[in-house]
Amino acid sequence: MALYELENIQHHYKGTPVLSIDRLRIAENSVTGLCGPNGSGKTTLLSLLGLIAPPAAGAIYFRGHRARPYDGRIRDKVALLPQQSFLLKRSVYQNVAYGLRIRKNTDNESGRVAHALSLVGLNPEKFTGRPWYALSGGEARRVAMAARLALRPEVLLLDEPTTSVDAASAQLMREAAAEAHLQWGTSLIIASHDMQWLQGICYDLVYLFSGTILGKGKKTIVFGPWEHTSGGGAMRTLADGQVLMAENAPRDLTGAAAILDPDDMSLHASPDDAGAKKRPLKGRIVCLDLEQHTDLIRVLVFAGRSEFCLYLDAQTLSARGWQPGTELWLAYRPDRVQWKAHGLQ
Ligand SMILES: Nc1ncnc2c1ncn2[C@@H]1O[C@H](COP(=O)(O)OP(=O)(O)OP(=O)(O)O)[C@@H](O)[C@H]1O
Repeated sequence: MALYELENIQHHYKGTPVLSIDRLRIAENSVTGLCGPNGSGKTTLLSLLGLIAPPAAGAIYFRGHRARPYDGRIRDKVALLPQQSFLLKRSVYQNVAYGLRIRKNTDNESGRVAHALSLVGLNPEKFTGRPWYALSGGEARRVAMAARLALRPEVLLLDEPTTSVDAASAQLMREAAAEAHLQWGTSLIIASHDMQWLQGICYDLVYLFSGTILGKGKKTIVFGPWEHTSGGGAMRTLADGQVLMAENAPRDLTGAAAILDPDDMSLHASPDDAGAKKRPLKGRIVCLDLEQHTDLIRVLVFAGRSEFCLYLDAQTLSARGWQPGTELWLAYRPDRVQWKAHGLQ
């Protein structure tokens, strides 16, 4: 059974449409990333999933049951870390324990507060008595995270948890989220611009663009400007002058994006190895990451100063001797490119 199912969701602010989702399924015990540019609807979607706001239209199902806004039974299982860390004007201890008390979940309160603080790298002895005003921005963000972790929620919704904190705090936030998933099986839904993190930790990615879902899964999305070619295709001149070709282009290319599936791309030492159906782009490996839940290596390739993402197994990678910095050819299938027309606005 799905954790969440959304059907025909529409949402607007003061009459302006900001979200339109026909269907979205989020699996149980999974880690889902929400990505997309500023204003694409990530925070709005998280607030609907957290049952903090009702959608203007459509239905949200939580584990098969229609979820009503503010439903206490579901909200006890779900915790949302908003973009701003709103702390109570009290001590760190009071802040972290607050949610436990509201939920009348006070067994071993001090132990749970201390454990949650240590998960985000804050020494409980040093921090529990600190007042809210004696915290740096990064510490305040980690206290807000600890307050959610103390609840051991079944679902943790994180809105840009690593922005406006330094690199060390961001790493602690990432580790704490991973710990919650591994220790308690907490399902994570994370809105973030940190694509490297999302690509590494997420089982699934949802790409939002102007209020609509542009694609799902581990896709490479190429925004325009696209130009029509003869024969119904389109081309995109990349920053270094190389050209990306795509077939079956929509008639209106304004705001359109092309979506490339990792299965339709491959890497080669020579352009001649690409095969008849594929076109090659010259590129360079910029990053290799282990994808934790599949044991595959995510290969990030820069071609034409655009990012393309593929997956290889470790054996193939080491047999070819490819590593960050290796120059190679990325081959893609113009006939398999999917298109997404422009979003709501
Ligand atoms: N309270 C509000 N009143 C009016 N418009 C809003 C409100 N909150 C958000 N919006 C608008 O809704 C759209 C979606 O905003 P949202 O915050 O969900 O996007 P986002 O993808 O989370 O953006 P960011 O990456 O900048 O956090 C934007 O156009 C935004 O201006």
